[in-house]
Amino acid sequence: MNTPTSITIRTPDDWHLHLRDGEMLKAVAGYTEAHFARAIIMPNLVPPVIKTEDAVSYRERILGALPEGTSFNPLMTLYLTEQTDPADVRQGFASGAITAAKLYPAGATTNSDAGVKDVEAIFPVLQAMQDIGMPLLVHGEVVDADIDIFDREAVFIELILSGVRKTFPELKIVLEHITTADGVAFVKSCDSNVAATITPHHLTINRNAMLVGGIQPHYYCLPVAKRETHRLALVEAATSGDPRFFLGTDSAPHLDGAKESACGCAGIFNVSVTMSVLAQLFETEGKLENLERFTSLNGPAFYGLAVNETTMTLTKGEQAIDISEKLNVAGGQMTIFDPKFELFWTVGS
Ligand SMILES: NC(=O)N[C@@H](CC(=O)O)C(=O)O
Ligand SMILES: [Zn+2]
Ligand SMILES: [Zn+2]
Repeated sequence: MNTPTSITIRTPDDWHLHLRDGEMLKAVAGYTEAHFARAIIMPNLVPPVIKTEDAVSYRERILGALPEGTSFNPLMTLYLTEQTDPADVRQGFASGAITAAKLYPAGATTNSDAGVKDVEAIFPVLQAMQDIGMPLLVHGEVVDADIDIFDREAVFIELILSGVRKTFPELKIVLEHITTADGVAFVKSCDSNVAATITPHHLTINRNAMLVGGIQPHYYCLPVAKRETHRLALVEAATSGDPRFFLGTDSAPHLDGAKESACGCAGIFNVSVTMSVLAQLFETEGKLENLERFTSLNGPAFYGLAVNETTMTLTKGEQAIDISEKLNVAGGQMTIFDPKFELFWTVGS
């Protein structure tokens, strides 16, 4: 069977995105708006987006960074702390200002110091979220110094997430940016209310990309990429059409100077190439027919939102596209994710 040279899908959404603030926000927001109708906006600013009022003003800054009259819809999240007030969460969700709340275990990732040390401390908030049907988004890694970094996701599922799930079986949970076969298996073991986002980078690279031939800081993100068997489990989940798996780019911009450092930041900027990377991957897997489920249908279904009415056409060209160019942003340069295979698909007809 010949592969088509163009496909049209409903416009995608990004269910996990870092837009930052200030100059960086102004530099990157347009790349998301160009390809995605909506995005779940991560709250790990400095200081974090803790209250509904913080999210409301952050949303205004996001829209202010885009052309007037943009149809892009930023879906806002709250950063949970042990002091989060369940009443504010209820009110923010009821008013439509907030779509979900994010659990960062303290110290697990970029700007997570104000996160949660003891998950039981947020049980009153989780109870409120379960009552109102508000999704809990989870950075699923333990931070104990004696747990190997490659095991942090699997141990989190076993020690923390399974307990949360048992205590709050009706709570909607998204295990964000899964990186392991254990993450896939956990989601599949839950017959309702649990889903996962998967990033384009965890679908296309394994830990060798980060560590072979010299240390490669542009492939460093959290959770770190794992061995190839885990990547293959993610590819199977993402391309299968299973409604519990959908796209979250986790595009996380940092200037090259902050990544190419003795203590480099975690995070990969990928949003401008995400759709090309995914179309290429799904084609290689013989699963192009499931691309729309992963990027545009499964996410809204889980969140209980309508699918987008607009469409996106992706076209396969004869020549590989050049993605080597760096972006000049916010007083520095930024490297775009390179999946290490040629990309022939582009957005547009
Ligand atoms: N993914 C990352 O490596 N970094 C993210 C934080 C996160 O999503 O954990 C960031 O904000 O830079
Ligand atoms: Zn995270
Ligand atoms: Zn993230």
